[in-house]
Amino acid sequence: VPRHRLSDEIEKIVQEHLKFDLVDDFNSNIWELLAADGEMKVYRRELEENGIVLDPLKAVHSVKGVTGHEVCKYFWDPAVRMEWEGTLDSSRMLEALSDDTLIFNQVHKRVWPAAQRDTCFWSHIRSVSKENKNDLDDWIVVNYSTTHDSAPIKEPMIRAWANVALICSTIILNRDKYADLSSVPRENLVCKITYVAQVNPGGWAPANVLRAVYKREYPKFLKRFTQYVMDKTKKLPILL
Ligand SMILES: CCCCCc1ccc(-c2ccc(S(=O)(=O)CCO)cc2)cc1/C=C\c1ccccn1
Repeated sequence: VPRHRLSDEIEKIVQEHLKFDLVDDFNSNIWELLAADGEMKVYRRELEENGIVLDPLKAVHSVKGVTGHEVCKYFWDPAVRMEWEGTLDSSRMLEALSDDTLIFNQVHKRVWPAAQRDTCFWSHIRSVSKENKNDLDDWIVVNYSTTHDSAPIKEPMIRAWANVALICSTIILNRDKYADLSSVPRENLVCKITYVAQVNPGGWAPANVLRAVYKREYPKFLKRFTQYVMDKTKKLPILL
């Protein structure tokens, strides 16, 4: 795997996500259910630092008819970002550090009365093999804020910081019916999605405004993005 200036940081952050995100800590009462819609459940923890809302967010979802590779690929692919993202004014891919690591600069739609935010983050995609060799690999995308010469912080824009992971497992129903996995019909696929996001809005924003944005936008984003992947893949051969 080609190494680059961010390889060490990426390895550290990705391993942290793989170690902590899939722990089923929902029965402890640290998570508060923010929204539920069918298989999708969105939780938050209330966390503030110097009066700034940092509420960690964790969501789980189960989507029929797609693979984890497909979900992660569409989440990572710069070419389709504006097709499913509804909260951005713009998204620019600044640099490709390798074939699995890109750097983005994104401008978020302004949320009155807060100042407009932008983000600059590396986005890394990889497969993670499972203990049971019969299982399909998991797939993960991590979006983690970084700096870049082509994304200077320019007032009045405020730089927000994000640490986000999308982790997907693929389950094949009636697995023993198929010798060749690429012939599995889509109705026998279930993708288990875990999405975690920790955002620092980067400067003061009214706590009630931020919490209202989180409550409204995260469930909408997860519903819209997963529907987008189902629509894009329904007529395509499955990507394992
Ligand atoms: C006052 C409003 C400040 C906005 C703060 C904010 C900044 C960034 C981000 C954010 C959201 C999703 C990602 S991602 O999943 O990696 C996809 C990348 O295209 C990265 C960052 C969120 C939010 C705040 C809320 C919010 C929640 C879901 C959608 C939009 N805004």
